[in-house]
Amino acid sequence: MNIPSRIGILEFLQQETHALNKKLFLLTAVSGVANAMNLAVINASVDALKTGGPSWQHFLWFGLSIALFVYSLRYVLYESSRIAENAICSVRVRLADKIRRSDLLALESIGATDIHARISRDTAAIAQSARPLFSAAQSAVMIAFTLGYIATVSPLAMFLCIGLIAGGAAIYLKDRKKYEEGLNTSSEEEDRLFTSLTGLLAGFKEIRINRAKSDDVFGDFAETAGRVRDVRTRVMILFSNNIVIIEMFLVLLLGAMVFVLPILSGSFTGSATKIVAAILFFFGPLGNVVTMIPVVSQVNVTIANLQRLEARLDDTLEKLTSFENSPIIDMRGFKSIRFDGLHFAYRDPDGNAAFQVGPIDFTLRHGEMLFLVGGNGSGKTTLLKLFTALYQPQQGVIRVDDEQIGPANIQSYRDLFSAIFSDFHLFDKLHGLRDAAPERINELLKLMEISHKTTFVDGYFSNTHLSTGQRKRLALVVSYLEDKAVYVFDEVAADQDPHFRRYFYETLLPDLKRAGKTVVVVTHDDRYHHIADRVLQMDYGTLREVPRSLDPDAPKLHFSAGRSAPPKEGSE
Ligand SMILES: Nc1ncnc2c1ncn2[C@@H]1O[C@H](COP(=O)(O)OP(=O)(O)OP(=O)(O)O)[C@@H](O)[C@H]1O
Repeated sequence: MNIPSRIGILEFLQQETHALNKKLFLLTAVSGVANAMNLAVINASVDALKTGGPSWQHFLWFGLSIALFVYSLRYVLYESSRIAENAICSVRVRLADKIRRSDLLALESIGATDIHARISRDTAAIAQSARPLFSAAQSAVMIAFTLGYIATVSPLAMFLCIGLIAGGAAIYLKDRKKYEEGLNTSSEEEDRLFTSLTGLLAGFKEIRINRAKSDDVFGDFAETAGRVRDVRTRVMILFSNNIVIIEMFLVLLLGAMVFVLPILSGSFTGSATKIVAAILFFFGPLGNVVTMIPVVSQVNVTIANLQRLEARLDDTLEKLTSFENSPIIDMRGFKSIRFDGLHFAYRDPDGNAAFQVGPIDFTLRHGEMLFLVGGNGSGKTTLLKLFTALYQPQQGVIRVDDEQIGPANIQSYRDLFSAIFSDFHLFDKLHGLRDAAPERINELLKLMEISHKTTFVDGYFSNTHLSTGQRKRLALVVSYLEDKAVYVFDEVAADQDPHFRRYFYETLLPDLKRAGKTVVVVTHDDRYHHIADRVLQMDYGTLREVPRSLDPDAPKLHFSAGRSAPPKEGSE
């Protein structure tokens, strides 16, 4: 995997938006200078009090520096917020685009929690830090110019100030590696906390009815939250120590001006008030800079996390992108889909093959109705993912008629399918079906016997609080609307009542076949095998054709966990 070199927030913002321009940096500097000017004018006006009071020029300069300060600071803060939001929007949209074009297996291995954490939490943290960062930059310029002003009053005082500020900076830089290591660990622990919270919410029903489970899950969450607290507290203590030291340096600075400089320079006494005022003036801005230090370190870690996620996605996309814009070829008129020596293995984290499917040699003919049976974990869903090209085989090829499926035509191939997997997702809108007529949708809702529960109004279904079986029927409505050449149903009938189950097998599936569709159904309902043209059985990742049971009331096939039952005696 190509891990890009680490970048800071400014490089990140520039990479994402190309909007960091000279005007922004110039006005950041101008606002710092204008703020320093405010001090110089006020000090000069205080001086003038001794000789009859400030003149109209003092007043003019005061007005000018305030106007300049307000204009430039407003521009910098507005613009930095706008740039940060644009950067975040751009990175979110790009990552979402890479995710949708990515490979299912790669996404499964990255995990939804990691993706959620990066795209929501981490990007928000970056956006929140951009404006304070520019504010701190403005403060830094202001401090620099205030030091320049101090130099005009007493060069020795300026050197003393620089020495003490450099001391503070050295203390921070000395511990920088420690901060970043601490923040890295804290980010990893926060990801675990995120996973734990997801479990708490997703498993709410299970933990609500089981006290021991609830206590255990909560205990895990509390333990992880405690670890996050400990790591973050350690890092924040480091920061806090340094902030205290830096603040102490500032007070020391004031002390040095009052107690040390008059000893070193006899002519200094008269200027002491001006210099003390200047130092007090940059107390606040220096605070801005100091508090920004941990934020910058945190954001660097966050940006590195985002880069790592993007590098993983890029890794998978590398092989596919050159074909990204290949035109979609209409394959609906295919005669057969052939698997030649297809082989696929899940890998464990060390790269060793875990569960394997194949070699699979098999031909599906156009318009055929195929049932896929097999015990739990025998590989049926994995085969469907290979069949629909969601997984890439490690060996072997898929051919549509004589055309081999590869990167250039894989999307055209996938476009043949409408699939309902057992972990299907129902979108709240009919995406990709903008032209679907509401009358047709309501007709399908009737066909699936859920029109009494939900109707289609203004682009949405009126009710989505449906039972599991009803949700599957709604998924069937969407699938029908997609009107694809090949239908793949992974245990769609599993949660249906006997009446609808019968209707599904004896009416809906034969209707699809009559309409010229090719249908592949994963089923444990062996009493309906007679509906299929062929029955195929998965057994520990291997596929074989088995005789159909033509008598719906014949004794059932029995599957034990991980094994498929032998073909039933007397079956065809
Ligand atoms: N993403 C994954 N990573 C690693 N192993 C996986 C993954 N998905 C499934 N497996 C493993 O592959 C094997 C086959 O799983 P699959 O879901 O294909 O079985 P199945 O026949 O559809 O089972 P069921 O009837 O229970 O739905 C199982 O042992 C499972 O643990």
